[in-house]
Amino acid sequence: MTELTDQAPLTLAAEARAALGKRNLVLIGLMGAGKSAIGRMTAQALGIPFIDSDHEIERVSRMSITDLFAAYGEAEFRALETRVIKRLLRSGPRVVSTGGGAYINENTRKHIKRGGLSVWLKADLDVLWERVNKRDTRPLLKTENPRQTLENLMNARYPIYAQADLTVLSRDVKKETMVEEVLTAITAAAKKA
Ligand SMILES: Nc1ncnc2c1ncn2[C@@H]1O[C@H](COP(=O)(O)OP(=O)(O)OP(=O)(O)O)[C@@H](O)[C@H]1O
Ligand SMILES: O=C(O)C1=C[C@@H](O)[C@@H](O)[C@H](O)C1
Ligand SMILES: [Mg+2]
Repeated sequence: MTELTDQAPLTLAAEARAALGKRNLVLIGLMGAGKSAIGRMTAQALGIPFIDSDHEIERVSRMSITDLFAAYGEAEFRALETRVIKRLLRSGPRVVSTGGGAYINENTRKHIKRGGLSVWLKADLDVLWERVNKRDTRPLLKTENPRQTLENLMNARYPIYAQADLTVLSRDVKKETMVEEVLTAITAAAKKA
């Protein structure tokens, strides 16, 4: 059991689980925001399955995201991503962490709006850059100036991510703190509704 479920947040997790009902919790945001890491831990706290759309795409295609982009291009990748996410959202509850561009695609966004409660993990450029510059697995950042590319993506995408049902600030705090904030956002939204 994780520290999270051993201690006080148990009540919080139970409350968030009740508020979620059969809906899927869909994490959106830029590369490095923590969708996969925080998504997995949130699912564990809620006691529901976790799935990461990037991993699911790699599983069904038997290719890495990098190879998919190289072989078929971004448009084909997005079409596959839409199909995979639509299927993942057909039943719930689950925590679904999406790829950074998923919510930007109009079709995928429609499925997410219909099939889930979306949470935008919003981070600033320094936090994202610190996390993504350590790995070379993001095809969109294979540019001359990847930090600038990341900033351009932020500028283009943040107004769209802002359509999410909930927003949680992703920053350099313990991952457990991030999970608690996601759970709190879910329960707070349920109280407001
Ligand atoms: N709150 C946090 N504190 C420290 N490190 C974190 C935190 N959240 C995530 N990380 C780390 O940052 C890195 C990027 O996180 P993660 O892979 O979850 O991002 P992502 O949003 O899924 O990105 P992508 O869209 O590229 O899949 C990972 O190494 C993860 O462990
Ligand atoms: O931000 C994006 O557009 C992407 C993010 C990753 O999660 C992958 O889905 C892929 O590298 C594209
Ligand atoms: Mg991820």
